[in-house]
Amino acid sequence: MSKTQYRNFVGGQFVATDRCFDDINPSTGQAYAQVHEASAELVDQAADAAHKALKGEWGNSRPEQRAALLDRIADGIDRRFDEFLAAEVNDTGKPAALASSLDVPRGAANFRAFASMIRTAGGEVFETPTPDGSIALNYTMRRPLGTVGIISPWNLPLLLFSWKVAPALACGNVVIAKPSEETPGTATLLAEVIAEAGAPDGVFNLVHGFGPGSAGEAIVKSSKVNGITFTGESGTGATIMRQAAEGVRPVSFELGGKNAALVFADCDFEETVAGVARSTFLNTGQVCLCTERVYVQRPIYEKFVAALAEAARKLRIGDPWAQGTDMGPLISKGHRQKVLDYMALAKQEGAEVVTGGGIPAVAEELGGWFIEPTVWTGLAQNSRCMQEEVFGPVCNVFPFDTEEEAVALANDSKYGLACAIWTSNLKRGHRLAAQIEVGLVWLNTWFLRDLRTPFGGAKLSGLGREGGHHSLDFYSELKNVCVKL
Ligand SMILES: NC(=O)C1=CN([C@@H]2O[C@H](COP(=O)(O)OP(=O)(O)OC[C@H]3O[C@@H](n4cnc5c(N)ncnc54)[C@H](O)[C@@H]3O)[C@@H](O)[C@H]2O)C=CC1
Ligand SMILES: O=C(O)/C=C/C=C(\O)C(=O)O
Repeated sequence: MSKTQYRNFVGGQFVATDRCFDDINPSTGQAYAQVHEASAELVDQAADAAHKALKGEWGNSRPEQRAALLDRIADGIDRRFDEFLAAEVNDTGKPAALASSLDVPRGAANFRAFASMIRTAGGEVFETPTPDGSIALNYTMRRPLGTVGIISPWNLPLLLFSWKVAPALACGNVVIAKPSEETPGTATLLAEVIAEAGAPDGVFNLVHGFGPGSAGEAIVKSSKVNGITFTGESGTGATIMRQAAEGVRPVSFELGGKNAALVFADCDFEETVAGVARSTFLNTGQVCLCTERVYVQRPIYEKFVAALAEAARKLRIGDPWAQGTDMGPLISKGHRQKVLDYMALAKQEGAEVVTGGGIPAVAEELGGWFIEPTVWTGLAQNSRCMQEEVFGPVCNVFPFDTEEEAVALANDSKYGLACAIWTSNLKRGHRLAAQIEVGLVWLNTWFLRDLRTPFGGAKLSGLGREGGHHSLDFYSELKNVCVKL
């Protein structure tokens, strides 16, 4: 049977190239599709098509027209839900139950949310006294940034890709977007949906390929790209930032994390065990928000370690399409090796493996990149496994005594993305939320999202915020007009 072909979408046309690479289904280890890699020349053609679109009718479009387009895109995702689901599951191996409750609905929700936000977005107005005693009126106008380069990762492919495409289009920009080379499927379907929804040619361009020496680098280096938004590893963000400095172009980054959970003895025990198990193992630990450091107050430490390990052992690992599967594989053989290397390192660094630590039998049976959910204890705070992002279903559980100690431990990280605090003492929760050096705090929950809120990280975890008006501000050039009355 011929393989699915994932082509580029440039200037309103699907474009095949003669450099193709395999798209591997991580739950089988088998190639199921072929991806057409874009050359630097094709990226340049995309930039020209985008520029032409910006100078055409799209450049004069009104927020209401763009909001209507975004709503039609959301409807298109809903209509083709099963195709998006299949592409997401084939690309990532994540359980269909997860993709159908999180990734695909959130893809549609991103478009609806930014449609609603751009419809109601206002500006600023100031009445200003002038030296001659009269009044001036200052008001702001939103104009598009221009051509936006979007580079997204493989862990939440549709969710993170659309999280950037939707506000960029809402603000009237034109886009050149590259999904991860590991997960090109849903982005290619989205190109079809955007065209079906009536976006003018060149408004949305999709290019496939890798980072360095490929389409990713070509986007970032193109002087025709006016701003770059990226989600992925912190080191990649730093590389992109250096290249974006050429031309002083704005960047927005959501990067890595080494997130802490702080579990106090007065927490709702059952709810907290379930919450920390979810925050550690969801999507096989491949969410930048996932918990890898669990700090537990000493009176409940032993009981908590046992309960978390039990929750990990109960997870059903396997075929993403099978009913009841809780956890799929890691994204690739290379990424699994990276996580296995950390598992070996953890032992060298003195970890006790409470549960997991290896490859489950199902990996042999299905041929995919499965790994066991793993709980360690005994790692020192300054060990590499407590300081470096693993990006897999692993955590170390560490005891603490006082609130001050918990804050110091949580903050002892070069990352600053998210922290979950579990306590029934809400005063304490608020107090700690103010002291933790992160962009996102969850209190007695985790990964509960409202798309209007600022999303992003401190320290090595990112630059800027997206979500709500923060996205509208990044994807717009704000202009102030001063009128002397
Ligand atoms: N959201 C997050 O925090 C994520 C973190 N990671 C971490 O990063 C590690 C490496 O995974 P990768 O997929 O290689 O992440 P990555 O950050 O290198 O790749 C993410 C995206 O950036 C592109 N890219 C890479 N280098 C680029 C460059 N120089 N210029 C332009 N685009 C570039 C890639 O093609 C992909 O679309 C993982 O093992 C994991 O630990 C990976 C994915 C998401
Ligand atoms: O926007 C969200 O709800 C989730 C974002 C998750 C990431 O940025 C990530 O895992 O990289």
